[in-house]
Amino acid sequence: MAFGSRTLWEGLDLDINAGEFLAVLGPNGTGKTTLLKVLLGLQPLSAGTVRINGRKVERGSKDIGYIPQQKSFAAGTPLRGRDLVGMGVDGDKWGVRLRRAPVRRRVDELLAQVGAAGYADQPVGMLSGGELQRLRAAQALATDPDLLLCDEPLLSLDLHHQQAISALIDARCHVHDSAVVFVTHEINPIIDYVDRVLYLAGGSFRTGTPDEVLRSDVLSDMYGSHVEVLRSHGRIVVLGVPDATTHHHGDPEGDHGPF
Ligand SMILES: Nc1ncnc2c1ncn2[C@@H]1O[C@H](COP(=O)(O)OP(=O)(O)OP(=O)(O)O)[C@@H](O)[C@H]1O
Repeated sequence: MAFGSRTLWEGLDLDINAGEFLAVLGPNGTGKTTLLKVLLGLQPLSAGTVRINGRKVERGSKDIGYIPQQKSFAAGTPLRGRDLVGMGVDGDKWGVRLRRAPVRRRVDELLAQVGAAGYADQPVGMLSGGELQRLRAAQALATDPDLLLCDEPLLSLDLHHQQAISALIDARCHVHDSAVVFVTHEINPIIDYVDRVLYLAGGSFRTGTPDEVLRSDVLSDMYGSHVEVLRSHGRIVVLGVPDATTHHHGDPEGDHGPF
């Protein structure tokens, strides 16, 4: 994948299986969101092919659920929280069919799962970033997708809701057999769920289990300078990532690792 003379990645040959949870890590600007856009059919590859369920990717596929990077709605948007989730259950026919009992039940179930029942009737333009994010997760899960794409879905969620949404995504993957591609700067909240990591940095990439990729020698090799990966109480902290001015600097006691 390249934009002009800038190559984001090259020679990436990746099969993602049903029931597999892939975390995509790497510093800003390395192509994580671009990879999701490729899978969504929004960004053509500069070379190579991508297939989902053996078919060419197409925009708006019902096979794919998508939790986008956080976006807000204008204050006057005439949409309630439950309408947003209803769109996931019933596509774009929400205005008419949300009145049907089975759809309403499914929407209520999803709203309860993400802890959004209490604000589901408020206009979306009035909700906080975290409240909206939980509705977006419910909307994406509503479609029972074969492939669930998540672009930093835990951003601006408090710890309790991070755990709740991560567990729902894990269940979608490991109970309902969806493939999950989860872009994040923070692997710790999902470390127990991740089967494989794709780490993009410095124009190259590595794939493997978290233990295979998140190692001092592997990351030092990718960044071309010494990087230290520490494990503390089941958490992973990466220290010494170069040019990490836009990332959290590692603190073994803290919540963040500069991925
Ligand atoms: N349509 C485009 N045309 C040209 N350059 C683009 C285009 N889309 C993305 N880029 C560039 O490609 C690079 C990768 O962008 P992308 O959004 O995929 O990064 P990312 O890894 O998701 O970063 P972040 O962690 O900051 O979200 C960036 O430098 C971006 O400016």
